[in-house]
Amino acid sequence: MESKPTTPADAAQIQAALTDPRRLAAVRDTGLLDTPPEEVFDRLTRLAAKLTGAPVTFVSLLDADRDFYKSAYGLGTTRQLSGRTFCHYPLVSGQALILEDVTQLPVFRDVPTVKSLGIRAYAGIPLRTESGEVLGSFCAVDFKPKQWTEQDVEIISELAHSAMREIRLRMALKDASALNQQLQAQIQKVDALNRALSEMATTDALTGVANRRAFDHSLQLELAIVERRGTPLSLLMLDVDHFKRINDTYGHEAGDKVLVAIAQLLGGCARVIDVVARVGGEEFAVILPNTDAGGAHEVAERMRSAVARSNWLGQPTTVSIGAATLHDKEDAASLYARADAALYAAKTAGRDRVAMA
Ligand SMILES: Nc1nc2c(ncn2[C@@H]2O[C@H](COP(=O)(O)OP(=O)(O)OP(=O)(O)O)[C@@H](O)[C@H]2O)c(=O)[nH]1
Repeated sequence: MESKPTTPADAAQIQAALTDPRRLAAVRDTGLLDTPPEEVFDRLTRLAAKLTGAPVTFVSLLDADRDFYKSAYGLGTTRQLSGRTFCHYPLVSGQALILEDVTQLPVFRDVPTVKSLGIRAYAGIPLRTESGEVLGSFCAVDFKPKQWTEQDVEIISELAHSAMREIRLRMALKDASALNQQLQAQIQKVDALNRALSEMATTDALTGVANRRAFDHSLQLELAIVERRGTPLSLLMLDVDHFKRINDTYGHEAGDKVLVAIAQLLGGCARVIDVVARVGGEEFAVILPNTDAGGAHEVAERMRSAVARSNWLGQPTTVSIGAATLHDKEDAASLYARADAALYAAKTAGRDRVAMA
């Protein structure tokens, strides 16, 4: 059988189709241009040759200025051709092109591969995407005239269909992996946002230590541990002395810097399991798990003297500290109130000192 296009495409039509940006994008999207031969395509061209008796069969992808052969059976090492080829005609018509003897047809006898490769018979089925773009064709050629049977054409069409299904599968996998990457990136962003949010919810923005909310939560947690294990627990309340004066003399910003420095100092004096929190404007609290009154006094004294030795403003800053150790069956509010009362006592006793509840 033979299909002779009544008016085969001219050079301008072919050039326009070859360089059509949507089509070219689809060809490049396959990810197959310039990739090495693969068995899955080679099996199809081998089968086409075997079943039709054609000595050469290939899967061509039409780039703007060359035909790239993803698979070529019987063509030696040729992987691409430039210049006019038979595959350009089904590209424009979108139809199968079946030629029994190209030398008998005026338009086709001038195609360069007639001379360069000696092609006499050609059967090409366009490889078309679902959206209608022709990527190339599945072809069989012979070096002598050949009467393609209906079955030959059916076989080539079926194999073209299989090649196209493989190409579609590749594109879907590529899309899926791109989507997956996007999804992973989004998940990472959401995770980072969540981490930032949870940090914001529990951290004091100025000093970076725990905020009031995190302090309350930690204190409840420590009380639950005490109840189970019977370990001691102490709490320090700490207030910067004459902080209003610091603000008034050096400015609010300098006051802020002092708060940050004190928070750092307290952190340096505490163990990893201790919780340093800013619970008010210039008020800090420190939860001391597994610490009795003696230990609490020792830590409080260490913190007090560390601050007193500081010289952030060209003069020492001091803090007053109240310490309370948990009584049997005592709740968080009571412990807090006793530590706060001790702090008040330290203030009234002259500041820069530790008072025990
Ligand atoms: N710079 C700064 N100042 C704050 C902040 N929060 C509260 N303050 C100030 O801290 C001061 C606390 O003053 P007071 O409660 O009168 O106590 P004080 O001056 O520290 O005196 P004593 O506690 O009695 O030693 C006020 O002037 C508040 O404006 C803050 O985040 N940054």
